[in-house]
Amino acid sequence: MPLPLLTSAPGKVIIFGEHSAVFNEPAIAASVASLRTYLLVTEAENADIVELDFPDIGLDHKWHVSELSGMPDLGELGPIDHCKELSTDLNAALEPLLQSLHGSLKYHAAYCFLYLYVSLCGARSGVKFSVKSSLPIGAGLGSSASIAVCLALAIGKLGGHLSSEAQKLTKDELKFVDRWSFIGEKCIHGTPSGIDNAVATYGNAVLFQRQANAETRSEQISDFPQIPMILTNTGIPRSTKVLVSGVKDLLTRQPDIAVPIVKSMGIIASRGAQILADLSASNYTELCELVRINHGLLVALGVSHPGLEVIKGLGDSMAIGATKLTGAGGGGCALTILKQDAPEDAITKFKTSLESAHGYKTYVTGLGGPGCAFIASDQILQNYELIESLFDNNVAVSNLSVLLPGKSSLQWIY
Ligand SMILES: Nc1ncnc2c1ncn2[C@@H]1O[C@H](COP(=O)(O)OP(=O)(O)O)[C@@H](O)[C@H]1O
Ligand SMILES: C[C@@](O)(CCOP(=O)(O)O)CC(=O)O
Ligand SMILES: [Mg+2]
Repeated sequence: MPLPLLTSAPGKVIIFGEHSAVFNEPAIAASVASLRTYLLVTEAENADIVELDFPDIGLDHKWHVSELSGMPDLGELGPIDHCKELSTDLNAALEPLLQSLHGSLKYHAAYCFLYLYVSLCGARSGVKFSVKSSLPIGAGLGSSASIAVCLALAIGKLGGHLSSEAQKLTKDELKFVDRWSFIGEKCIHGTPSGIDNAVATYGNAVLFQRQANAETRSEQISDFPQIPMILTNTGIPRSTKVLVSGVKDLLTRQPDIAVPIVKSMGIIASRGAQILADLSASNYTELCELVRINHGLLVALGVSHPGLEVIKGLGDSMAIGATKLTGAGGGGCALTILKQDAPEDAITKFKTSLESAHGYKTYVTGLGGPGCAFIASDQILQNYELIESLFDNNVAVSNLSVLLPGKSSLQWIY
């Protein structure tokens, strides 16, 4: 695959079923139209190194080709094997390369990268990977999955596993990206359900269910309605890995109580999917009710946070709509589905009071839109100055809107 190469993948909003999705219950998520991660792959200055430039998390690291050689032979292992369980041999071989990367954000991003790179590209060197994202990190909007998808698509192409000339990503290629990004998510947070990387790969909206055999089933929800909603980011940091393992521990300690909660969340997602397929004024109230119940169950699982309850409390007291946390919780984001008759001035008051009194950030964003996408080298070279300038650390992420697949004049392939 000739360089440079640019890949991109969206973030997501889970409407129903976070956490329960990990335990094979159905869940619904949609891609976030305007919040995406972009990965630019270029020739490195030195042919003997592989370089990561991930400024959002302060990671700028180079490995020498000699460090990447001598990796275990993964011979017979296919993606499904890695999906079931990460290779202990590969993990052990990567550990010394990760040793100097302290802090979980850097460590997990680099681990995800190295696992995919060694598995799919061998000891190739002389490549630099630069990331720029408009997604908040660790906020429940799937930044981990979007970076894993960008990496799986780029590394799959560099390793010759995906066609370099295609004018469209085929079904099999999307499946490849879905599987390998799931493996990347596993490096970042242990036991992902796969819903985030499925949405970041396929885009639009999906009804997702993980199967007992580590396979996943995701059904595209066509004509996903544009539900009027406000996303609020508390900015309270948290880690999906820690929250997911906390829920697992609760299920072990209190199975008789927690298993029915998780099952109820699955029922909510199934009912939610029926409503969303045929949303009307008459079932909109039920949709809001499902949002309210889903949040209550997430509280019972211990994954809310006082900072998220502020959003819920304000939304409820203003009777503006129904609020639930979205993503892993513990901080991060909440979504508020607005009542159909919510007055414009009340919506403005809701947003400004969350922003000014609590320092939260609110987003009004469309849902749906393209999943993973790439731009081939000839197109990039024709627009190189523009693209390279956007990856400059001093350039605000708002400028990334000129790159948006589907909106940009650049020829994204997806
Ligand atoms: N722009 C980025 N640059 C580098 N790493 C990123 C980026 N976005 C996400 N990550 C990786 O994803 C992790 C955050 O994932 P997670 O805790 O699942 O939160 P979320 O997916 O809700 O944003 C970070 O620790 C980091 O390793
Ligand atoms: C909690 C969970 O359901 C969603 C996590 O999403 P996020 O990483 O917080 O964006 C975990 C998963 O499904 O993999
Ligand atoms: Mg995540």
